[in-house]
Amino acid sequence: MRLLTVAAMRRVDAAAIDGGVPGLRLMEAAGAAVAARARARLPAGGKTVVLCGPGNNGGDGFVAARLLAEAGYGVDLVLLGERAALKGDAALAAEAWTGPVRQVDGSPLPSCDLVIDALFGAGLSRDLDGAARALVEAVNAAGVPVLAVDVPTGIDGNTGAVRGVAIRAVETVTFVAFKPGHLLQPGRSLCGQLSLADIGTGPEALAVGLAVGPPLHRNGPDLWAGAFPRLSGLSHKYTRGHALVLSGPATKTGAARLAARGALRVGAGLVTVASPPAALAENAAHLTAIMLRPCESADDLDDLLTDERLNVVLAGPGLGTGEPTRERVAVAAAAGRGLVLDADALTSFAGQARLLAAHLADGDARAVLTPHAGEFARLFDGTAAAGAADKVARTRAAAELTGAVVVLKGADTVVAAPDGRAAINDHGSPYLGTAGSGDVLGGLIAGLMAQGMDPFEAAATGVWLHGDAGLRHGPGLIAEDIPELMPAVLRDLVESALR
Ligand SMILES: NC(=O)C1=CN([C@@H]2O[C@H](COP(=O)(O)OP(=O)(O)OC[C@H]3O[C@@H](n4cnc5c(N)ncnc54)[C@H](O)[C@@H]3O)[C@@H](O)[C@H]2O)[C@@H](O)CC1
Ligand SMILES: Nc1ncnc2c1ncn2[C@@H]1O[C@H](COP(=O)(O)OP(=O)(O)O)[C@@H](O)[C@H]1O
Ligand SMILES: [K+]
Repeated sequence: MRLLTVAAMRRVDAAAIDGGVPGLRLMEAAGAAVAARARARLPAGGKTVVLCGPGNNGGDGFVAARLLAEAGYGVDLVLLGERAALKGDAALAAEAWTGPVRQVDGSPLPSCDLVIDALFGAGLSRDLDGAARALVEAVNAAGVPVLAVDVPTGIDGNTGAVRGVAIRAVETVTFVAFKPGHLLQPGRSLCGQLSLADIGTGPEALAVGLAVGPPLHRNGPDLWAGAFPRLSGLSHKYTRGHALVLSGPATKTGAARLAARGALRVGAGLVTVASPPAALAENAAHLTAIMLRPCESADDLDDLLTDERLNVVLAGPGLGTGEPTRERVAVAAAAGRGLVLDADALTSFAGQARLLAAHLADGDARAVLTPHAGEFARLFDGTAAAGAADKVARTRAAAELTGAVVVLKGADTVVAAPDGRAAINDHGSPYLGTAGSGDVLGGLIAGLMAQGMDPFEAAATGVWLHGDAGLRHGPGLIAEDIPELMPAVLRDLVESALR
């Protein structure tokens, strides 16, 4: 699903209005969508307090208030700012509201079953202070469920950042498309359930918005189902790819095995662990379907990679940091295979992102980097990627700098390609925050690349499958569970989105 930035959304609204749809009709549709979601949450004859701000977000609130009152609900309307100062469509929407308008005066919020937050939406331009801040704090303290209009007041629609203070909503109704701030943290957590409403802007106006900037998606099967590997009667293990996973030294081998298991379970035809000789016995004690080859040095890796069937290399988990790891990364990159770099392979290039980029360019490697926030900060220290304003911009800058697909992990994992394509993932669970979970993710991505997916699609798919496993298992999840959940995750995917 495509996302729209706040600026792109303004272009959609403007294009719809230019195309002959009156702005007030858009506002009426927005207010009606809010009223419909409010009715789904209110008890019969229940009471709502509608908080209206000084702009068009407030206008949506006036429309919703009128429709709910007409439908027999109790409605208290509280306005932040002067009624006489309302302009344009918001002033027209306020005229159509015939009930009383309370001013914000510091008195307690009237008691109610639901608060509708129509204070600020896309027009939020600075941190909340003064009366607005106090009102938001009072709403959060009241403990009444909040339905937010467009975006919870105080959340930046582009970045998901809290501007001073923000409403905590149980549901957020937005219009036409989700914005990045609905999916990026902490915005995602403060939005509650996300609802999307069509307000009649039409396909031509939407196309105007979608043409603004490089594509940004909500990660999901619609983004990559077309590229997902499919088997035919003629498939065999060598058509399903062969992933090579580099193991760390003795006592540090578990991470590579987790990754290897992820690659095999997601469908790679063969997976081999390349192990230092001193760790072969340890690896062999735990591996069955996964093969094992000795590999002590970068030269050994070079020799292994003379086998052209090894089409993807995964390096980093448990590998150790320093020159030996940098050398192996250089060899793997020069071999021009698919490459997934995680953990120690990234930390070994701390502050040397340009050196890593040069290695990747050397072999024209189809590479994916999978840093968590700490690894990202170390690797991109001193570059524009470290200083960029939000997580999408940071990930895009890192991808552009390295020429690799970058997966910046976390509760709101962002995947970006060097050409600017990006996806935000909100399909996951905090139970994924467990030791070794990221190693499995690297393996899933490597296994998908082994089967022929391009790095961006493989990365987005791997992140989604990993998230799906987290959602399915919930409490008690450990990293070993994630590969074992793949059969159920993949079966449901094949039977639904891939049908
Ligand atoms: N035609 C359109 O553009 C449509 C807009 N819609 C609604 O309009 C909203 C955007 O409306 P606006 O652009 O008027 O913006 P908002 O209503 O979000 O807020 C703008 C007003 O708030 C003030 N403001 C911004 N940050 C502030 C702060 N921190 N403290 C105090 N005041 C602050 C601004 O100076 C301005 O007066 C959307 O979120 C959506 O709810 C919908 O009605 C659909 C159609
Ligand atoms: N709150 C969360 N919601 C969703 N996913 C999460 C959350 N916390 C962590 N994760 C995911 O768990 C994985 C942890 O990876 P990582 O930090 O590399 O751990 P490790 O190095 O132990 O494998 C990442 O894919 C990350 O996106
Ligand atoms: K709002």
